[in-house]
Amino acid sequence: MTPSARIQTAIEILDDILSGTPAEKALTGWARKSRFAGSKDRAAVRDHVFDALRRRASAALQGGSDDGRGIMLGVLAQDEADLERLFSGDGYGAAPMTEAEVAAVAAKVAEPVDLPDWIVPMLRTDLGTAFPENADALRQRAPVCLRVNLKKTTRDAAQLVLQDDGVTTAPMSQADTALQVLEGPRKVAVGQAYQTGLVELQDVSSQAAIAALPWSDGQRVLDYCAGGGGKLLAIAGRMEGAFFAHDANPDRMQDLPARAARAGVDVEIVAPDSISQHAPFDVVFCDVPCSGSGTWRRTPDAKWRFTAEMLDDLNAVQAQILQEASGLVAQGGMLVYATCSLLAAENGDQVDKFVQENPEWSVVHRQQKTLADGSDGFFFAQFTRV
Ligand SMILES: C[S@@+](CC[C@H](N)C(=O)[O-])C[C@H]1O[C@@H](n2cnc3c(N)ncnc32)[C@H](O)[C@@H]1O
Repeated sequence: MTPSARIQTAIEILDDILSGTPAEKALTGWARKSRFAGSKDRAAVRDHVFDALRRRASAALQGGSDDGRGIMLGVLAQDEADLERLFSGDGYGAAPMTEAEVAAVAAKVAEPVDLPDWIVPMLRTDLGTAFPENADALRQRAPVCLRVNLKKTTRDAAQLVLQDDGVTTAPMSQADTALQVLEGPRKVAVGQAYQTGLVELQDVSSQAAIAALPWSDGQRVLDYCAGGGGKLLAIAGRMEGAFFAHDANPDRMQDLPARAARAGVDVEIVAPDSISQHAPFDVVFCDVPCSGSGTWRRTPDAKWRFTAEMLDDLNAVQAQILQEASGLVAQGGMLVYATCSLLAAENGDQVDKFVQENPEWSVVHRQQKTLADGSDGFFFAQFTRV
């Protein structure tokens, strides 16, 4: 595909997303029916679409319209790309710019914050002076981070295997398990290091949270909102114990057995209706459903879909999970509440409400990481029963 044809394809996919199709589905749908597109084409189109979604509002202003073409034009103008070459009209390429479009991209627009309007005041209050840096970071691409599985290898040894796989990495200071991929991100999933469970994809903020908690061999650990099991496997990399996975939607755990096998970890999957028979647990970890606002640079379409009503609904579920999960913790055990959110409503406010309503529990430690820390946003609170 020519660079211009990739742009035209990204425009059409953006229009599909703007009409309500989730981004991943729109991209997969296009890739399926476009066998002529090679892996480099697919990667380039994906990058164009995600860059445009991250900066959707400001790009629409710069491009002079809020459809796929306007947004794509705007984001390329922001990046000072060669617009005449990319909008050449050759073959399957994007049509040449109209006079109105030329005028729009030439106009100076104030760079707005690329966040839904309703959430800006809330985030400004919650993040304080860190707001501008976070808002800006959410407009940028995210680094690819790996977690080294300490059960199987060391960080140095994993780096060598990754190098043989064609993946260059650098250690990250925030967690002793973390590597940032510098070159070859698309080779990770097919490489030896990943396939043999030496590394997993995981942001450094989750790794740092798990590293900051006190783990002891022999504990029975329940991941109450296990999903794909990312947190549980990170915990298992740090201790020997018995590991249990639970999720209200068991389908969300379908990748977990294969991931656990790769990592060399035994995980017992517990059906929602039999969880109390397995209690009590020494640790109950609740990686609750949340806005995902700390990870919006990775899932930028979620940012634009998120509403105040969704936040209210999530807050109710989060409080309910914390309440239910606390009843599964053994006397003297540890309860952990975690989100990948930047919003106090999902983080500190939930924690404060829980200890107010349950005075037998107290907070041992809480930590909020934001994108200003060089990671995704992540919050956790560790509770103990007094
Ligand atoms: C943030 S995701 C978990 C991600 C996972 N821990 C990981 O690291 O890969 C939240 C999970 O909570 C689950 N969930 C939603 N409501 C729940 C509830 N009431 N009880 C337990 N799990 C719930 C969702 O199905 C989803 O898989």
